[in-house]
Amino acid sequence: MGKRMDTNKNIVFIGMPGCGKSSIGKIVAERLKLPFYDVDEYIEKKAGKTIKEIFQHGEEHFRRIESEAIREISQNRPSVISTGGGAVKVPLNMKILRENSVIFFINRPIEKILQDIDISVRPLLAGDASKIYELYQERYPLYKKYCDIEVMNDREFQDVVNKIIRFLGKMLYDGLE
Ligand SMILES: Nc1ncnc2c1ncn2[C@@H]1O[C@H](COP(=O)(O)OP(=O)(O)O)[C@@H](O)[C@H]1O
Ligand SMILES: O=C(O)C1=C[C@@H](OP(=O)(O)O)[C@@H](O)[C@H](O)C1
Ligand SMILES: [Mg+2]
Repeated sequence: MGKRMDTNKNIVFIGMPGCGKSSIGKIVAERLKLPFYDVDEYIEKKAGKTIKEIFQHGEEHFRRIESEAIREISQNRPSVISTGGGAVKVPLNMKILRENSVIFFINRPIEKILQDIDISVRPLLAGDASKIYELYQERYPLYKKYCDIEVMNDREFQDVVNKIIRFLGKMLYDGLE
C-alpha cells in the first residue's frame, strides 16, 4: 500500500481551454462541500476587468496576474481550484500547486471543445479556432507532465465527476503511488 493522501490537499484541474475545468471544478466542490476557486473568475473579480481586457495589455501581463492569483488561492487549503488552460506554461505556478495539491488533467477531444466554446471570450483563440490544435501540440506534454491523474471528459458531466470522486476516495485509502 502506498503513502496515504494528505486530506488537506487542494484539488486542482488543468487542461486545454474549453475542456471543462470550470464546470467540473464547480460540481466537484459542491459534491465535496469544499470552497471552489476558478482562477479566471478570481482574477476578474480582483482586477474589476474581464480576462479579455487584461489580455489587451499582453499575455505576459496576464500571466503575472495569473501567477499571483494562483499563489494566493493555493493557500486556502483544502479547496477545489480550476486553473486557466495556460497556467502550465509558467513552471513556478506548477511548483506551487504540486506542493499542496492533487492535480487532475481534464482531457477532452478537440472536436468536442470546438463544438462548445465561444472563442470570442478566449483571447488566445480569438478569430481563429484552429489555433487550438497548435495549442494542444504545445501543451499536451505539459498537462501530462504535471498531472497526477488524467481523466477523459467525453461523457456527461456527472459521469466524469463520479470518476474523479472515485479516484479521490481511492487515493485517500491507498495513497497516490
Ligand atoms: N462533458 C460535457 N458535457 C457537456 N458540455 C461540456 C462538457 N464538458 C465541457 N462542456 C462545455 O464546454 C464549455 C467549456 O467548459 P468550461 O467548464 O468553461 O471549460 P474550461 O474552464 O476548461 O475552459 C462549456 O460550455 C461546457 O458546458
Ligand atoms: O489557455 C489559455 O492560455 C487561457 C485559458 C483561459 O481559461 P480557460 O482554460 O478556462 O478557457 C484564460 O485563462 C485565458 O483566456 C488564457
Ligand atoms: Mg475556465
